[in-house]
Amino acid sequence: MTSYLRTWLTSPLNSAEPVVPTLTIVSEPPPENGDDSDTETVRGADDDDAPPAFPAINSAQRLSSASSKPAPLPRILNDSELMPPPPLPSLAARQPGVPIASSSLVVPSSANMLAPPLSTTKAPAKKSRKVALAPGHGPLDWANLKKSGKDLRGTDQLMRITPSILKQHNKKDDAWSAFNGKVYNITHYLPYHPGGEKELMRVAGRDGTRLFSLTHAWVNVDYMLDGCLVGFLVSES
Ligand code: HEM
Repeated sequence: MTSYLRTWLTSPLNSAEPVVPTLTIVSEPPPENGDDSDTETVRGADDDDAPPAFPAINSAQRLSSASSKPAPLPRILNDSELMPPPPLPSLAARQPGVPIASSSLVVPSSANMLAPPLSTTKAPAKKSRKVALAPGHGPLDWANLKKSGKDLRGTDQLMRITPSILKQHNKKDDAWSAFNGKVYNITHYLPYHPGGEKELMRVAGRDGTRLFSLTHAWVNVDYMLDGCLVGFLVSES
């Protein structure tokens, strides 16, 4: 329409003889099959605001719903067809104030109902048997002494040591002990032992493997006493 008016205004005929354009409103023909009835169309003056039919006229959805019958109502079952009720729980037979003999319901009389369940109570902490070490005898001091290069073995070479030889080294100033088949000179370690000198002296001159693992199997004796190794424990023969 705009281009038509522009052409008319600029045409040479315009100045000579005015031509009055005629505007014909052609109403749109109704849809043939109704297929596009849900699409937006420009309608004439007689158009109303009625929404398009949904489901669309002649649509498969409308046709199928028209042909199908309404769903049958559910049938009410008679007594013989019903599922039997569940058995009565034993609690239902309980009389107020009358104790039940059933063992499953017996609560131990000693149980304190306000106490936390046994599964959540902590095991009592074991009392530590560590001793107060003299100043300058902590674990770091022992590590420094090992690094210092000081002779902690007291022997020139590694030896084969029988139990009888081991037994001779049972003094505080000359203490050897065997752990896992290795014999260590524990003399210098005595004042550094967190469990105390007295405890450690229990294994002086003998095999201490069992006592050691009973007390602190997690302690790495090979690392702690690596500078004190004197030999290996062998049998007497
Ligand atoms: C020469 C080998 C041994 C080494 C290197 C050694 C080392 C240690 C270490 C590092 C601890 C501290 C553990 C911790 O902080 O949890 C400790 C504690 C202790 N050790 Fe030894 N130990 C030795 C041998 C023994 C032996 C043979 C006994 C027993 C006769 C013993 C008895 C104890 C005790 C009672 C404690 C205190 C445990 C506690 O915390 O209650 N140790 N020892």
